[in-house]
Amino acid sequence: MHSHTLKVDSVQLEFDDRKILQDVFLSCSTGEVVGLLGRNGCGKSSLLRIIFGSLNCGYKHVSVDGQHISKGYHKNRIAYLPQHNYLPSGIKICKLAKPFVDPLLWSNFSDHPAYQQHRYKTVGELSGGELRQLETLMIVYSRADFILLDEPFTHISPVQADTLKTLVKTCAKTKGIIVTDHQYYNVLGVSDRIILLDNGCTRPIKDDADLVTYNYLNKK
Ligand SMILES: Nc1ncnc2c1ncn2[C@@H]1O[C@H](COP(=O)(O)OP(=O)(O)OP(=O)(O)O)[C@@H](O)[C@H]1O
Repeated sequence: MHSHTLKVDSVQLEFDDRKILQDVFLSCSTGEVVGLLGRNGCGKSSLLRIIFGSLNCGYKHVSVDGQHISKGYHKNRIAYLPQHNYLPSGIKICKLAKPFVDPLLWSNFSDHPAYQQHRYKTVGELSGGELRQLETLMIVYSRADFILLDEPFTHISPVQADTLKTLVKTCAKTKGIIVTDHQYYNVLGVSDRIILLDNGCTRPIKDDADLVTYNYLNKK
């Protein structure tokens, strides 16, 4: 197995002269799950989209193994689960899954109960949680070396969230994963390291007390 390191720094993002991201340093290596937390509107989705390459910004430096990359999605280096549903309606799940899933991981993916149960349905025939679960599975089992997950736990029940955490941990043996979600306990439960996005800056977090200091959690 090859080990890789993704590094992101010097990100400058403004919307309408409002600075959103300005002092970002984020890294993720194969074998690691990095949790990204932050209050509503702090720029988490924007940062993931910048890393993936689907959002342009004033400046960014994104590299894999020291080599600058401008579009993370090129050559399947990075896969991204967007915050909102991305699969087109009207096409059966079994048809949609093929181009996403790494052929080497197909048997793991296709054995998953969610795929077994829903493969002959279209997006419109699935509940919000069933769709979210399948969308997440397709990204996690993709060819990419790095996986960015934007709110994978939203809409899914606690038991299925636990199953997803186990899957993410297993997948992180061969990939690097960055995950963000407002279900912060699930992010804490699956991550090896936590980074908080606060006022456009990334801050490494050691424990819950840090999350209180930066006003992400209320003091108990
Ligand atoms: N296209 C846009 N034009 C103007 N402002 C935008 C645009 N996209 C995002 N923003 C603003 O940028 C900020 C960061 O948005 P982003 O979606 O990255 O936040 P977030 O941390 O993911 O939020 P949430 O946790 O609520 O999903 C927000 O204040 C948002 O209003």
